[in-house]
Amino acid sequence: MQADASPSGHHLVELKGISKRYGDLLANDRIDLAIEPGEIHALLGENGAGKSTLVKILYGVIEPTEGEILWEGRPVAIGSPVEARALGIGMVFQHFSLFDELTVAENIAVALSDDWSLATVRSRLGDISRAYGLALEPDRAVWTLSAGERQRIEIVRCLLQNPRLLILDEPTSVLTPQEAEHLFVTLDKLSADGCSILYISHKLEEVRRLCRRATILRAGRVVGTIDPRARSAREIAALMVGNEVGEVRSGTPHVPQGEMLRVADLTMAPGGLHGQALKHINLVASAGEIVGIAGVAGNGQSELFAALSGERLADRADAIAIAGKGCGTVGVDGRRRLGAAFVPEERLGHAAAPTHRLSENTLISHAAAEVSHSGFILVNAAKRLAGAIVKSFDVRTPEADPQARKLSGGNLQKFVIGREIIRRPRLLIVDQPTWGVDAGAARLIRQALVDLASEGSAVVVVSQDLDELFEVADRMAVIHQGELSALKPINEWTKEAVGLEMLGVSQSQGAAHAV
Ligand SMILES: Nc1ncnc2c1ncn2[C@@H]1O[C@H](COP(=O)(O)OP(=O)(O)OP(=O)(O)O)[C@@H](O)[C@H]1O
Repeated sequence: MQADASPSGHHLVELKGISKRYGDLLANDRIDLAIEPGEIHALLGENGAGKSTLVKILYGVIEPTEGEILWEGRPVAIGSPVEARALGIGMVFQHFSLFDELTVAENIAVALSDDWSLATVRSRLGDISRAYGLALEPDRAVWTLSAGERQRIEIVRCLLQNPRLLILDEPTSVLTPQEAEHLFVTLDKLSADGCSILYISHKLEEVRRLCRRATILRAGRVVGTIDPRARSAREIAALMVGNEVGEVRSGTPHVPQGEMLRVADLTMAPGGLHGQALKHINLVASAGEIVGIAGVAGNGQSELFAALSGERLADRADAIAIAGKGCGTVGVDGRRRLGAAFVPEERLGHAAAPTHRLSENTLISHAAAEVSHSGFILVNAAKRLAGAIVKSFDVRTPEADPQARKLSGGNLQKFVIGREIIRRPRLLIVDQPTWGVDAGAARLIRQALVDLASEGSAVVVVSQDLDELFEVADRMAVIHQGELSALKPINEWTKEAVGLEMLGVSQSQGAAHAV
């Protein structure tokens, strides 16, 4: 990665008039964008603005309908990721593609061409790790690593191919604040060495920390290229959505009423080979309050969600009670009948069936009265329900009643959350409610959670986003290695105290305190 001061006077890459059409929808509409050598350039825009479409075009995953890409002034056709990498473009996706059972070095070697021996990978990995502060042990199995370490593997894998442009899609969404800061230092160093970075993020503060130029997309078009440091986060948000993003109103103060969820000494063996066991979990959520569960990913959140929703059953009925009824040994449908609703972390495949239309996707949780009768699906009722969800939760769709896979990530998230909230469940359990959604949509979702609790439901929010929990939760606990800390009113927590619990430096471990 040479500091290449564009000797020819050309931009490193220039997109000219790039459009991508899906039926009637222009996902990218005549986009012009230039990236200079060594620049960290942000790509901003609300959900569905066209960011993923644009970077997939640049990385050769999808073909533009129109437009031209110039690489150092020369027109190029990027027909596949292999061709993108040959030019010098690397991409770190949001979802990692690593083999859990293989070591760090093996994972890198399998992704590279046959010319790379394991020995070469190990020695180059050492060089790159040292040069960019990306500490990695080549012989560690991937399943033992944190999300931050996994991301480092993906970055190192790109760097081994000497990229001139690195594309990162929301890289900090899986990182702790400390890991994120570490990543920023690495990116600054890469940029100083002449590698350009195209950085997609919904977090304006980090964009202002890293970038001097940001291109903002709205509805497929460029609405401006700005210096994010010269504008306030509020101004940038306004450019993205066309109006200002407000604060979440707290509404009526939440007054906990009857107990809706009680978890009593829940212990569960790990689900898979590398899962996390749950250890003596005690938890109570009452009607009219939001209980937050904080923690770094991989500390038992998915296992807790699976146990609460009934995807995995406890060995005692009284380990979990919903509305006073022991249901630890009852499955998801039985718990739904008790008035509970669940939103899992993984939207496509788990919370929504990708190739089914939104109306069909309402059946996943609304199978009962509203949309089916004597085993028949009431097609029009399902369509009306999908339409109501789309309207109330501002879901932007490319066409009427599209397949779920055609929605942008954030819009699908709004649909899935809306589908559950619109049922007015007595108990809602949601895992990572605003993962990947833009500031406007995050506000809408948080507001809906707060309003649901104000109307008397119990809400449990599992989230890695501490700011989110401090904004919406009435009480909060931290999960670490399958154990839950004390559940305390939110105003008795500080960020430092949460950070210590996340690291397992507990001041108030345990079962006895958790209720
Ligand atoms: N395969 C597809 N068929 C039809 N429409 C699609 C398809 N893929 C994306 N779209 C539409 O293109 C538009 C842009 O989507 P894109 O995924 O690029 O947005 P984004 O800015 O990355 O959003 P997010 O922040 O939610 O990930 C959206 O309206 C989306 O519904």
